[in-house]
Amino acid sequence: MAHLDIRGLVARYNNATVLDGIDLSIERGEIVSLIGPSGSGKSTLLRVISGLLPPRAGTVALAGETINYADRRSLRRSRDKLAIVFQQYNLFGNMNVLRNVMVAPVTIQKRDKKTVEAEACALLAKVGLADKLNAYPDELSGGQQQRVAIARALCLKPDILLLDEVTSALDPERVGEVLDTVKMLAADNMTLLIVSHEMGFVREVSHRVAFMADGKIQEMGPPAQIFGTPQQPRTQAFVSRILGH
Ligand SMILES: Nc1ncnc2c1ncn2[C@@H]1O[C@H](COP(=O)(O)OP(=O)(O)OP(=O)(O)O)[C@@H](O)[C@H]1O
Repeated sequence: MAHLDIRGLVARYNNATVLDGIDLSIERGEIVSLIGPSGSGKSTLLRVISGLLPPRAGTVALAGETINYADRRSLRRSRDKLAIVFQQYNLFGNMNVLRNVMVAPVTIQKRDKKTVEAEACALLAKVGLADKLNAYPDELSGGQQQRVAIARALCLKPDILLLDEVTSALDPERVGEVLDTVKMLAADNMTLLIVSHEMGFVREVSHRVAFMADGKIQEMGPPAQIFGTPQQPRTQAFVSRILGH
């Protein structure tokens, strides 16, 4: 059974169709990246999966269970299993790093505070921030803030992590440290759905890459296919433009 199974997903903003029938199946522990031109619907797909934008048609099933986007209660249960990290880290400026990571598991998931604290400390150590537990977001670099955001998402114990251009707001010299963190998650067998403009990273970390254009997956395959021997003319044009050949 696929870990995440998307069938015929349609989404609209106002009257514009932004996702036009997406079919995508992701296995447990698989890493799938979405690439494609600006406006092709990549971020929207992550937003719909995570329940931030209701689908107009189609289904998303998580471990065989169809997510009911119309029912807030059941959506919240599903959302606990699907954490999303955005380009903008959205940390709480009035809380230190440790509190930022702990707040949702304690207040929303109602988990035991001491247990969550131990997990939060372990996660922050894992992303290289053991010495920043008491720092406030504005005392951290962009890369450090993004790593806090990733630790915060992981502390929710998601089954699947959705990463939406997590390096786009970072200075070039900070990109590597966040990508290293993501590679660590990959090594831990986390199921990941990634939107990224870092093609070197996508190529290195992904099991499969989906090329999106006009709200559709135009081509999907292993990185060697998408970047090396793309089958569709549109994929070819996109890849040769971004790789500069
Ligand atoms: N909140 C919104 N309201 C209306 N239209 C939106 C909204 N967000 C996105 N769109 C439109 O939906 C389309 C898809 O946007 P989306 O952000 O999913 O693209 P993307 O592939 O992630 O692009 P990029 O690579 O530039 O981030 C675009 O045409 C965009 O203008």
